[in-house]
Amino acid sequence: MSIDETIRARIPAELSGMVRSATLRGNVATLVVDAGGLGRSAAAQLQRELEEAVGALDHVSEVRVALMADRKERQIIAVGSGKGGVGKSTLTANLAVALAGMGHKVGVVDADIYGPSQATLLADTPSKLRAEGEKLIPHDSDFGVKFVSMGQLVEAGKAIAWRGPMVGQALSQLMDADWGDTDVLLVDLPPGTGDVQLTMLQKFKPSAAVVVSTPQDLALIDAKRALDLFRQAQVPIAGIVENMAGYMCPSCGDISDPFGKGGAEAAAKELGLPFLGRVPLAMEIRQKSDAGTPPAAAADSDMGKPFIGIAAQLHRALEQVG
Ligand SMILES: Nc1ncnc2c1ncn2[C@@H]1O[C@H](COP(=O)(O)OP(=O)(O)OP(=O)(O)O)[C@@H](O)[C@H]1O
Repeated sequence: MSIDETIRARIPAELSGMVRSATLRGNVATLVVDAGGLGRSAAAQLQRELEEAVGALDHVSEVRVALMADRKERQIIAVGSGKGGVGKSTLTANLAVALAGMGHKVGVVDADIYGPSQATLLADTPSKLRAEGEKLIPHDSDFGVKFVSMGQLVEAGKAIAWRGPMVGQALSQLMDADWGDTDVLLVDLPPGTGDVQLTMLQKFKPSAAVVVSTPQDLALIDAKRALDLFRQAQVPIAGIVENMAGYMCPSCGDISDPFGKGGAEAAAKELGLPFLGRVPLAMEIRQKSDAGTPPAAAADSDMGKPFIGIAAQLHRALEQVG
């Protein structure tokens, strides 16, 4: 019997499931124990029992018990927009990469059933999701971000025929995948306020929502509808992002505003919501996104900075809601 097994053999059977590791260095036994869900006095009692049991071994003069407290609950951030094509998926991928750079363990759920794009944005080679037991295993991207996608569950072109309950089931499978120690899960929602959004709100209440809009009035009207849905479901709005603002002509350097400017910031002010920042309309963002190299992965690049600024604000908002 190894020394670790000898220690384990001393631990009462009903407690042994909580002991993650047991080691002996010299005469000091160290136990790492999962005390998640235990109150303070139950945890103290557990510690005493373990110290007593293991301390009774001949060659042990000291027992150190490290109680791991509850793991912080995973925070779900819904990224939504009122209409399609405003850059929600681009923002989600870049926020994920930027938050990972800030030390978060980040996962992305691509719930955009009608246009899954995270696999392209995060440079994954297309393949189906693997399952272990009941759980899907998320793919690892090169950017320290795990992800799953509706596109990996359904053959391209068939998703459009899905009915509400199937959509809800698929979303649940993705949300319940084996996320391990992921602490932030960003959900790239389809545009609008359909079945996916409703399932999301009913079954997996997000800790916060981010709404993306382009600056023009029409997009903002739709964005307000998306905001309304989150508000009705009492999901705190972390803020609004304005995407595709300020186009810099690559040849002459002139800045123009094809979709207007400042509309999302004004709307945020009018609605009393935080404005998280503005991302310019830039060819480089489109090219890098298509190539699976999210601009946020190059933290000091001009195109990475806006995303990193927004992620920093989101990080602060998470600390408040979490
Ligand atoms: N700031 C930007 N500058 C240039 N191109 C951008 C920018 N943001 C997004 N795009 C491009 O616009 C297109 C739509 O972006 P994206 O897929 O992120 O939008 P979406 O809101 O998720 O769309 P969908 O409704 O189809 O899911 C993509 O080709 C993307 O590369």
